[in-house]
This record gives sequence, structure tokens and C-alpha cells, in this order.
Amino acid sequence: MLKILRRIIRMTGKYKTRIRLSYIPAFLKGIMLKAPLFLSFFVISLFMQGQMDTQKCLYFGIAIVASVILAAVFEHVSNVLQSATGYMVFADLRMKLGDHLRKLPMGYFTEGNIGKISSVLGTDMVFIEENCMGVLSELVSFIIAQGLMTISMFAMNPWLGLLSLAVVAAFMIVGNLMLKVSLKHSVIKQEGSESLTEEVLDFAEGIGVIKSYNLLGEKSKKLTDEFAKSCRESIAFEIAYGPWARALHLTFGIGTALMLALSGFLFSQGVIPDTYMVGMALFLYDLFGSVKGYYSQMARLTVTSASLDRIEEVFDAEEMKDVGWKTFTQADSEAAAIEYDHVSFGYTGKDVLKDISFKVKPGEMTALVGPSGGGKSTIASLLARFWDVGNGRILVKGKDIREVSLGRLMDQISMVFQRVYLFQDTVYNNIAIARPDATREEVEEAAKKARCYDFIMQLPDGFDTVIGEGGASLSGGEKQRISIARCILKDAPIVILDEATASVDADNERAIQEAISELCRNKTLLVIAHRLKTIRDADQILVIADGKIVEQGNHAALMDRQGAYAHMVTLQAS
Ligand SMILES: Nc1ncnc2c1ncn2[C@@H]1O[C@H](COP(=O)(O)OP(=O)(O)OP(=O)(O)O)[C@@H](O)[C@H]1O
Repeated sequence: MLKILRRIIRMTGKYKTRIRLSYIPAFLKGIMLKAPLFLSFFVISLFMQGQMDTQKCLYFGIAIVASVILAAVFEHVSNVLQSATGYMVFADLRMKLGDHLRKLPMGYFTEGNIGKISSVLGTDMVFIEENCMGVLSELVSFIIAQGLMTISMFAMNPWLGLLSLAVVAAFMIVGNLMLKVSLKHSVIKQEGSESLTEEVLDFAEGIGVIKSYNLLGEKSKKLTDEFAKSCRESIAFEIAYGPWARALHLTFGIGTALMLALSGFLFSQGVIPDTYMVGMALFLYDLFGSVKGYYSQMARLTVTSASLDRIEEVFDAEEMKDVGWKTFTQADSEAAAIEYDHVSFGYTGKDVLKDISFKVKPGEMTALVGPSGGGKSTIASLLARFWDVGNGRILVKGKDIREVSLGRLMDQISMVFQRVYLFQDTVYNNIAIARPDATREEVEEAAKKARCYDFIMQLPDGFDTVIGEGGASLSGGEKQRISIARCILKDAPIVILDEATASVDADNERAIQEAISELCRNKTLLVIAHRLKTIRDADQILVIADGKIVEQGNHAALMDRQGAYAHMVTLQAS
């Protein structure tokens, strides 16, 4: 258990001192909690010895009230120090996590980690933040209070002291076994909640596909199975944990009874005076309350352990190195805008690109064509450093992209993806995100060039209309044009264009083509093309198959060759 406490303290980083400082009021609170009991004991003793008078009674009364007030004050100070620190720690941790996620390669997000990230941000951090930071000072108070009770038992009689120590030891054995069970099950429960989150996200995101393919029954069943599994895990936890929690209660009852029996025996033998006997009756029900409270709180902390594991797992994922120091200057524009130099790359355990080399001159258009799964998207993704190359290098304006900071590299590149993502925000902010310092006129100008100004003005609040989650209230073509407006506003010299395969109506198609022509004016273009007629004017066409460049040239040259490209053109025409 000390291990968990140490991990929590380690996590507090620069706030460690504040947390440690909070132990002082927690320590004092522990003393003050027991003070009324001891004061009452002295009052009873004095009464029984006939030494109590009105003045003493008044002083004791004041002391009891003061100890209660002081306990509340110390609790408040310790809570402020600890809980407030907890919120600060987690505010920092969330920022750190956000920064870390930003630096992870795209692969991390496609390898089944979305559920884990959601759980870490949505459940684990909130749980530790709300439950655990305050618990630390509680634990200190419990330990102090229990220590005081045991010392006072020794002060009354060594046998009473020894028995109370033995009962505390029994609590520790039962309590630690209970924590072990709780720890084991909390790991299972946390893993279950992770896969449940994953399933819920999958269901919510894919609801369109699920409905259109009539998979509602099948997918709902998967989801229902996950809910049932989560329910079974919770019941299994209760079944395993319950007996130990009851055993803890039992230890409390038996321990208290043994203490009463021993003190009665010692009194009957004349070993302890009658005042002590009355005192025991007073202490009895609070004698082991602190150690019991300690283990109840620790049970809450064990859930933390699994949460801490997952937070650390996300932090342990290797970041993409962003240590580039070079910047682009005006003089660089002479170099090839893009150059792939013997690039090879593989996803985890799967080689995809083999020895890819080509150059794109500034202002020219290069199209990537070829069979599905050949590696076109992967080639484009490497340029934006979604992943880093395995071998070889990619140069932008003559500089290895790993030697330039990601921020500077992204200044050079705009990307139009097939799958458009719009934030749940105003149309204006969805476009302005590309260049937050842009003026309203510039944003509207970009919208006009992307052929979306007219339909935006017809929305209820024009540019200030909030788009639904994922841009649900706009058509596919409209969303696509807003994403192109973003890129036009960004005005980066290189444009990566993943040509849409989804069919849109003729009007939308024309508008999108016009928007793309605006975006591509005077830019260096890397286009992933699916419809060959759109890239006839490309300066260079690369046919990618099985991770290699199998043909290279312009349309006319490749048609003359009568190879793979010519074959694809004939096939599409027919
Ligand atoms: N994130 C990923 N993790 C693992 N393998 C991947 C990943 N993305 C793509 N692949 C694999 O890499 C290979 C190349 O895929 P890529 O998407 O680059 O091909 P493509 O030519 O763009 O295909 P398409 O025209 O269908 O989009 C495929 O075998 C694909 O399964």
C-alpha cells in the first residue's frame, strides 16, 4: 500500500511540498479528534475522585469545544492544501497529457488506444482527482488517532496495550487481504470499462453504417454483451470483496469485546482502578474506529492503482521526436519542394513502402495512382510526419523534415482529407482554426474562394452558426468545401490532396472542383488520385503498387508506354 501512496506523491511533482505540508494539520487534526474523548475521561475521573468543581467543569467544557473547533480548522487547512493541490496537479497533468498526445505518432490513435485515452481523461484522472488527494491527509489523521488510542491503553495497563496492539495487527492482516482482493478486481473492472468505452465509441461513431447495413441487432448485441460483462465483473467484485469487508467489521466487534472483557477481568482482580474501568467504557467504541476507517479509505485507494497504471501507460507511449532546429528561409525556394530519398517504411510488423524516391518541383503537381492498398496514403502521411520513415529521408525545400520542428513543417503543408472533421463550433471558428490571427474579411474571402460563402450565408446565423457534432447538419460536399476554405486561409505552399471517392451530386462536385482549383493555384501539389481523368495535366504521375513506384512520367509518356497506367486508364474509361 505504501507503494500506491508513494506513486501518488511522485505524481504530484512540483506540488510535493504542499502535499507534505498538509500532513502537519492532518497530524494535529488526528490529535484533536481524540481530545474530547480524553478530556471526558479526565472529567469522569475527577468526578469519581470527588475533585470536580464548577470552575474545572467550565474549563473542561471550553477545552472540549476548542478541540472540536480546532479539529475542524485543521481539517479545513489540510483539505485546502491537499484538495486544491490535487486540482492543480491534475490541471497540469491534463496539459502534459494533451501535449504528450499531440506528439504521439498517428499510429498510436489507430491501434485500439482510443478507449484507453477516453478512460484516462474521463474516468481515471477524475477519480484520482476527486477521491484520492483528500484521502492522503485522512490516512495521516487515522494513523495518529489510532497511535494515540494504543498509547493510552499502554498507559492504563500494559496488558490492555498489548491486546489493543494485537487487535490492530489482526486488522492489518484482514485489511491487507481485503485490499489485495480489491486491487485484483479493480484491475479487471478498469480493463472492462476500457473495452466498454471502446465499444460505445465504436457504436456511436459507426451508427450510420450500422443502420444502413442493418447491423443494429448484431452491434447492439456486442454492446449489450459488454454491458452484461461489466455487470458480471461488478457482481464478482462484490462477491469477492464483501466477505472481507464483513470480516473487518467482525474484527472490530471481537476486538472491542475482548478489550472490554480484559479490562473487566483486570478490574475484578484489582489491577486497574474503577476510573479506568469507566474510562474503558468511554473509549470502547472508538478504540479501533481509526484503523477501520483507515482500511475503508485504503480500499478506495486501490482503485487508484489501476488508474495510475493506465495513466502511466499512456505517458510511456513513445513520442515522435520533435527536436528539429532548422527553419525554412526564402533562399530554400530554389530547392525541390518535396523530395523522397530512398524511403522505406512499415507499420508495426508490416513493411509497406520499399525504396521510394521522387522529386516534386515548386509549383508542380504530382499524382499518386495505383491499386488499393498499394501505399499511396502512406506516402502522403509520411510527408506530414504522421509517422517517421524507417529508412531514407524526406526533404522539404532541401531540408530533412526530421530536422525541422513539427510546427514549422506544418506551416508548409495543407491537407485535404477524404474524411472531413468539423469541430462542434461555429462555421467561422472552423475555418479560422487554420490561422487564428486572420481577420474576418480574410476568413470570408477564403469561404468565397472555397465556394461556400453562399450556403453559409443561408444558415440561420451565417458564419456564427454552430455546426452539430462532427458537422452533422451540413452535407458531405458542404463539409468538404469548409475544409478547403480552411486550407485556402492557411495558404501553405504545399498541398496534399486525398481526392474524394464518395460520390456527391453534380453541383457539389463542380463546386468542390472549383474550390480545389482555387486552393491549388501556385501551389506544389501531391494528389492521391482515384479518378484518373482529374490528373491528366499532372506534371508527374507515380504509379504505386505493392509499396513501390512501378511507373513514373506524365500522362502522355505513360500512355505511350502501354503499361500499368495505360491499363488503368482503359479500365476506368470502359
Ligand atoms: N495505420 C495502419 N496500420 C497498419 N497498417 C496500415 C495502416 N494504414 C495502412 N496500412 C496498410 O498499409 C498498406 C498501404 O495502405 P495505404 O492506405 O497507404 O494504401 P493506399 O494505396 O492509399 O490504399 P487506398 O487507395 O485504398 O486508400 C495496406 O496494406 C494497409 O492495410
